[in-house]
Amino acid sequence: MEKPGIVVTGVSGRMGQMLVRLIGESDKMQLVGAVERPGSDWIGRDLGEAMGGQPTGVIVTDDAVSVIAKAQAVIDFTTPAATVAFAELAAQARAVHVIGTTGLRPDDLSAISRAARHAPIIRAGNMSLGVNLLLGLTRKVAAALGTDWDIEVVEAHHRHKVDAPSGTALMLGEAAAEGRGATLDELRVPAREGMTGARKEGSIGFAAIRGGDVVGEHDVIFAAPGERIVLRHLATDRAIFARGALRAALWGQDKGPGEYDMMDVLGLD
Ligand SMILES: NC(=O)C1=CN([C@@H]2O[C@H](COP(=O)(O)OP(=O)(O)OC[C@H]3O[C@@H](n4cnc5c(N)ncnc54)[C@H](O)[C@@H]3O)[C@@H](O)[C@H]2O)C=CC1
Ligand SMILES: O=C(O)C1=N[C@H](C(=O)O)C[C@H](O)C1
Repeated sequence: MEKPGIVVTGVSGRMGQMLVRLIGESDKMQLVGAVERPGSDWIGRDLGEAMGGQPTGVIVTDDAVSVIAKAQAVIDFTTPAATVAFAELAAQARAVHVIGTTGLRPDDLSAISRAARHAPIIRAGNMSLGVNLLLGLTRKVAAALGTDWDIEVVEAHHRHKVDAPSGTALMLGEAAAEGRGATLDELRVPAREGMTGARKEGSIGFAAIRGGDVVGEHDVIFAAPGERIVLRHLATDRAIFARGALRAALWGQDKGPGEYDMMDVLGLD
């Protein structure tokens, strides 16, 4: 069987370049397209050369329609608006769409759900094995503890990150809320500043730190009078996210239309 052809969107980005490197090292898939935003100075250049290496024969394009039409999977770590557009194109091509983009709003998620009626979409705010294991642990610990244990999610990322709280922090918050038999919308408190008043029992709070080149750090803190439990994940290499995304692209090849996440891909619950 021919190796699935992969299109990477946002190829000049931090995740895009990491994905291209790992696809180049894989014997299970081939890169068939490299997409960047209109106006990027990578457009029209050989991808390998743009990345500072040898030519690959793949030319970076902003014509997503033509390259996605020939692909078996699209791996997409870009922006919410771009991801919504790529979801439609991947659905038209019946290609697997792996979405790592975070900061998606409810309207974006509805558009993605519509696209998933036609092809498989695998979306996760964090594609690493470690964080997806941590989701299960968070749900279990939250279920075991009463509401006298306060739950706070603290995350740290590099100075370029544009959304907060991170997609991972929101997933961890959702897992904690689920453990408490509620939704995050029901328990989440807005970012704190000024005279916030005392903490509301059972609520889930978030705090975000931005600086330097931090790849991604997440703590779920369970705090009670006299003791604290901290569940922590530290990412030190973006390859963990890229490896998860490539695994998802292969996993999705024999799946029907629908929405999936990394727990499905990894067989976790
Ligand atoms: N789910 C996960 O495991 C992870 C998710 N992310 C998320 O992935 C996204 C990207 O992260 P980074 O790579 O760090 O950002 P980045 O800013 O380095 O890369 C994004 C790339 O997308 C490109 N882009 C924007 N609009 C486009 C369009 N219309 N067509 C084609 N390309 C377009 C940009 O030019 C840029 O090169 C963020 O939302 C981030 O939170 C990042 C790491 C892991
Ligand atoms: O923007 C990033 O870099 C990351 N984004 C994801 C998130 O929002 O959680 C995943 C990871 O933490 C890196």
